[in-house]
Amino acid sequence: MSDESDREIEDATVGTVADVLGDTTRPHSSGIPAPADLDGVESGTGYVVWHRKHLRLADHRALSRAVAEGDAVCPLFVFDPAFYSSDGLACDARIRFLHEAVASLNRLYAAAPKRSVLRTTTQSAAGLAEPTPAESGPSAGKTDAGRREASLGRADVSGLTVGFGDPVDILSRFVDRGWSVLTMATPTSRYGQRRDERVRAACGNAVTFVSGDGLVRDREWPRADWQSHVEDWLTASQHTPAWDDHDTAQLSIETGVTPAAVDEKFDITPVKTRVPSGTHRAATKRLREFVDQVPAYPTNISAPQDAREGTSGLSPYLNFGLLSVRQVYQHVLDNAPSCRGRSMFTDRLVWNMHYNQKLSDWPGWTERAVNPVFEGRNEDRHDPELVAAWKNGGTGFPMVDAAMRCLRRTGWLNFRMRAMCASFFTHILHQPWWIGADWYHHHLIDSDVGINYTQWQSQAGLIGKPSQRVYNPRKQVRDHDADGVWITRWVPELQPLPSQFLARPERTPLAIQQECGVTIGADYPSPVVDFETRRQAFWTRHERRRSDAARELRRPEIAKRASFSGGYEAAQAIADEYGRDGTEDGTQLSLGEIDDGGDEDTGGDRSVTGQGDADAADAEGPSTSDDTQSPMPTGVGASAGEPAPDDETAVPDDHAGDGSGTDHDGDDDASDAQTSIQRFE
Ligand SMILES: Cc1cc2nc3c(=O)[nH]c(=O)nc-3n(C[C@H](O)[C@H](O)[C@H](O)COP(=O)(O)OP(=O)(O)OC[C@H]3O[C@@H](n4cnc5c(N)ncnc54)[C@H](O)[C@@H]3O)c2cc1C
Repeated sequence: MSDESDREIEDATVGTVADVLGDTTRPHSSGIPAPADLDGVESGTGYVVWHRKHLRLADHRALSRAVAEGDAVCPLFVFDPAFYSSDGLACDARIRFLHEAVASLNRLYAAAPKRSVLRTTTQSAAGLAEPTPAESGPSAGKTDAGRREASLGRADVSGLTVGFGDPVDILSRFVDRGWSVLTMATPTSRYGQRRDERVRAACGNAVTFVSGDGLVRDREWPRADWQSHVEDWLTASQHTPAWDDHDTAQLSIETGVTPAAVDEKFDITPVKTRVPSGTHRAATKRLREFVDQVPAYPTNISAPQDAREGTSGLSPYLNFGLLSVRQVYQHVLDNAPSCRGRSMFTDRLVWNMHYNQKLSDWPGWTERAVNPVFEGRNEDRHDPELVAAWKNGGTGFPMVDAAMRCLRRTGWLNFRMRAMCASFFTHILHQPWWIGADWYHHHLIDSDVGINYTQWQSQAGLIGKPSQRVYNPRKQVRDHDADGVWITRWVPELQPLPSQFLARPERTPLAIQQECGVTIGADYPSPVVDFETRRQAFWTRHERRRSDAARELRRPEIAKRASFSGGYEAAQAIADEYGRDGTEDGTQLSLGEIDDGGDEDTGGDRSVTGQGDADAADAEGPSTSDDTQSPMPTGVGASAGEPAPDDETAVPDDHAGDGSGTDHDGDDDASDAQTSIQRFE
């Protein structure tokens, strides 16, 4: 496997486990003792704690419950070969990060203060034994064996039972031996959703998906009073396993399966650079360091070169659950000084939950446009050459190209660059959103299905809100990399060009191109599309469907999918206000009519700032300028129950174009300003 595959990445549906592995599923039934047979276990109540995400011991509700209620606990991670097929959606660097996290989890379990560890051994898994030095020696260069051993360690400590195979088979084996299974409920889609359904069907009452991540699952309308539910959860005590209070034994079955062996078996060969280490130690260290940076957070968010060190970098740890959102939230509130940066940061932790709630409410986010009006958008315009130019960073728009190359090389981008490239892909290149979303999902180390796909649909304008943002990559150069330091790092062929030409290299006078030795169109591509024409075409098409899309939000089924933080009322408010039919003379509503305070530019570049949704928050939407202002979504109007950028004073009047008068966008600086947690009410 390699990070650098150019394949079109589609569904992670893959061959069956049997296809891939034969009968190597581990542990074998014969290696699984019944709880009642374990030494010193009295009543014989045993819980398997099945880790998928939530790879930690602290603030883990399923584990806490198992320790409190069980005589024996068997923590389990299953390497599922379905995720390793050549059609898999994860780059090798993310897979390696996961392997490191599982190795680290094993060490944590080995050190946990439980009463006793009961070890049993099952047959070693053919082809999955720990790689020997002899095996790894000659192929060290090819298989990265040295780095593998350094980052994954040897399996000389054992706390976690590590399985290999179809989780449904393995969990069924435990259930057949008298174990119950507890696992944290996690929003999933595609393969993960089908797998969880199969687990439920196979294990019946013996499996419990424990809701312990603050999301709301047990209501018809999960968004009713969502904000207060989330605040209560974030500030409540963490679920700490009380090993000391209970006489719980821990079972560890040695299966011969280790992260290092799986890494080797599938030839995981990361090529990305600057990837964080997937250990709990690294996660905690990063969190502690970030606390000191919190006051500077607001000034570090937007520019990509500042964000690399200036935002928390915690996203991969939150995604795989080495840290819980609540742990981070409480640590920052307890240890960082009260300041704007602190509230901006904690708001974003709520956004993490907001988006994951969306996937929990509707698993279809990965597959279909949330608003049926937009289903199939751009499918008929699919152009593989434009897609390839975008993926490879060869569009002729330097900020986009730098971002896309950076994504591929490092697996990370800050919010603004992610949003800008998604906007460019859908609004300017007119390509189907899901191709871009899958590409991000493959390359991002932190890719969280619950955030990535919902953000993509939001940025692509597929929800039906009365607001939409189109980023202008040229303006982003001027605003966030005027001296070109970041661009030329990733697009070195532009290095010799004076920085004033980086926004539009194609306008560099020929004499200067000659002097610099850079020919635009040869050394660096000319723009692959005409920006203004494409943007105008997008707006024209989008406006035509806007009222239809708003009307769809009246349908409870669609409102539920969209999962606005303001609930059904918010969706209804949009439908009421913007879902009108065309005006009496048959024309559609104009942007000016539906724009609730946005700045529309007659040159064709429009910012409609009545961003609904944390989806606007999402767009890091313009918002309040200080901590005291937090206009509430009213349930009506453009904000329609979602955080709304209705403080126009926060939007600086700096939309200077490039002289053409047509180069404005709605991507104002204030978009990184404070949006308080209360705005989700
Ligand atoms: C198209 C697109 C795709 C995205 N895909 C992902 C993804 O797969 N995984 C992911 O974690 N984030 C995603 N984001 C959100 C955001 O870009 C990242 O969370 C952030 O850049 C991660 O860096 P950080 O941990 O240093 O963030 P910080 O600024 O330090 O934020 C702390 C945490 O808050 C959460 N957060 C921050 N911003 C957002 C946001 N806008 N929406 C939701 N949660 C947020 C994340 O958990 C993040 O780790 C995406 C954004 C866009 C526009």
